[in-house]
Amino acid sequence: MMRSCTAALRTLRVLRCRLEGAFPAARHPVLARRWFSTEKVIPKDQALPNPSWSKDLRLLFDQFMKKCEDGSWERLPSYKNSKLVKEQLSQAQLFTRGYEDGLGFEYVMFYNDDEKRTVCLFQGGPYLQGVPGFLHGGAIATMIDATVGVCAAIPGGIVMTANLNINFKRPIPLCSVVVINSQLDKIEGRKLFLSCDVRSGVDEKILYSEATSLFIKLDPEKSLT
Ligand SMILES: CCCCCCCC(=O)SCCNC(=O)CCNC(=O)[C@H](O)C(C)(C)COP(=O)(O)OP(=O)(O)OC[C@H]1O[C@@H](n2cnc3c(N)ncnc32)[C@H](O)[C@@H]1OP(=O)(O)O
Repeated sequence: MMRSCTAALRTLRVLRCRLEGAFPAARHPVLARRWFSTEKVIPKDQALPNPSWSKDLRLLFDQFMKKCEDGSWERLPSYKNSKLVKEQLSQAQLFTRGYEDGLGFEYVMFYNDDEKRTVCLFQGGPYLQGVPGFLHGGAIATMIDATVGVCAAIPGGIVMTANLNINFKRPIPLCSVVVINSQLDKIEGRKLFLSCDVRSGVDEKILYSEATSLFIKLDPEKSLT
């Protein structure tokens, strides 16, 4: 018994060294704690209201939850990527979910299967500042990519962004709420064409950005590297 425990620990140490060699990030104390801990991680659905959500974000969330009642729309929980990626990538997470509540990307997505549309309600926090007082363009691009990505991945399976074109028309005030509305326009073989706009939340009067994108369904015969 004692011998098998020692052997198991030795194997674990060897595996850990190999992992750290392959992925230097595994030496990071927080990751190491998560990856090598035996504690069960209880997934938290981050696409639900938290105290950092503004009144506008709550209002829009409630409106969309009402639309979900007849089954035409569906809220997409943030941890439940099973619809998109079959296997759970234990400790991996979208980088948009790496911030503490309210500081970075606060958002929830809703999907309409009949219309092949995804709507993202997004509040960009203070850590996403670009020009003082406004959201960084990269943060806007990230949320556009994530929203059209979901819109492509639900019908398309495992897809990657091949092309993303964005016209930034007006700067988005930091901590304001915007609605990212994306739709699948057409599918040609492995190519999925999508479009998207970003408007001010609640009234949708201000058009902040417009984008088009091309996603490619991965060919299982081809290696990514
Ligand atoms: C679900 C979570 C949401 C999060 C969303 C986040 C999504 C992301 O950020 S993904 C990360 C960023 N993207 C990447 O790193 C992708 C890097 N690129 C690649 O790996 C490859 O180019 C890849 C996989 C996109 C396509 O490669 P491959 O499968 O070999 O495609 P390939 O055979 O060359 O082309 C297929 C078709 O697409 C077309 N195509 C490929 N790339 C492009 C492009 N950039 N522009 C226009 N057409 C293109 C080809 O011309 C071809 O067309 P046709 O079938 O008519 O001849």
